[in-house]
Amino acid sequence: MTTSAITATGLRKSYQDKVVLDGIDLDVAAGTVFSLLGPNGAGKTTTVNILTTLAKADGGSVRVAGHDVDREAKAVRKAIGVTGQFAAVDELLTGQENLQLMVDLSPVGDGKRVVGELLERFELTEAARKPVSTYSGGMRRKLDLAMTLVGDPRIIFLDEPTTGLDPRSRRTMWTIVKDLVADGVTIFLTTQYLDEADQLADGIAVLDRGRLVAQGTPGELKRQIPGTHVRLRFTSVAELDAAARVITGSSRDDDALTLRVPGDGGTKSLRNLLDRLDEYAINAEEFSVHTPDLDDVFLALTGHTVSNSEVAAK
Ligand SMILES: Nc1ncnc2c1ncn2[C@@H]1O[C@H](COP(=O)(O)OP(=O)(O)OP(=O)(O)O)[C@@H](O)[C@H]1O
Repeated sequence: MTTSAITATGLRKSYQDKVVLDGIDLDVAAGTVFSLLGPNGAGKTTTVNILTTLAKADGGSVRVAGHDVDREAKAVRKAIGVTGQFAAVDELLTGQENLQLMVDLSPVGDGKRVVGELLERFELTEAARKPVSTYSGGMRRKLDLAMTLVGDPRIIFLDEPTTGLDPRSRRTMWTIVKDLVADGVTIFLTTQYLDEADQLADGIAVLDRGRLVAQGTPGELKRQIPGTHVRLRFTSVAELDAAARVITGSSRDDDALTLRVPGDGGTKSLRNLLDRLDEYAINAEEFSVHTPDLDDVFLALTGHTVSNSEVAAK
């Protein structure tokens, strides 16, 4: 049985007469990465603030690490780590001093060793004695996450961890997230990058105007929207002809000797398709399932792209 690290039921929140969260249900399994996707103003930060005890919901219930966020806020805070806003990072201190400060705030066994190990793990040893004001964006984010890890939290909230990072730093951050999850940590990730959710998340929820418009694995979400198809490649026109005759609704590309068969990409429809080819003794040289990416999913579910809504919000 999988245990839930985070559950939210019927979460509601309004600011004045503006409904920001309109009944949100979430269930995040322990030891997984869960990603909340949504355009600007969708309600991601509000959700994170409620889950991390920084804001109170108007309705619904939330349990984090087995504790109720309202009644046992202290226990929730003890179990979680929150990164993203650099709120804890002091620009004037060095990386090492920032980490030491966290150690002093939440005494851990051998503080010096913990600081050293974290600097090493996040490739910050060389810069450890330099003030954070001289750090690059990627180094700051790494330090922010390293500081969060001082207390060894089992659930980590990562708010847009790679926004503005160069590709190399993004990849480093992704590796760090994957390593944490391999250690059994649960990650609640908000991101504006669909490929990031695609890369890292076991489960994704798409938030739009205070409502969840979809929830599932990246694969499930991709299968929900039109555009999923199977591509069959043949070695001769005769075989392509034969396949096109027996597979209704398909479209052919004579130059590439391929047949495109729309479908949901699920096992049942794939089996039907292969059975049909078998029945007519048609042999496909190559068989592949093509699914749309999360950008396509987002557009199909919300009627707008992430980048469009960001431009609109500026
Ligand atoms: N303290 C507040 N008072 C009034 N309105 C607020 C407050 N906090 C958030 N809102 C409004 O609630 C809505 C959701 O905001 P929220 O920050 O949760 O969205 P978001 O999905 O995190 O967006 P972003 O990607 O821009 O951070 C927005 O319309 C915002 O203006």
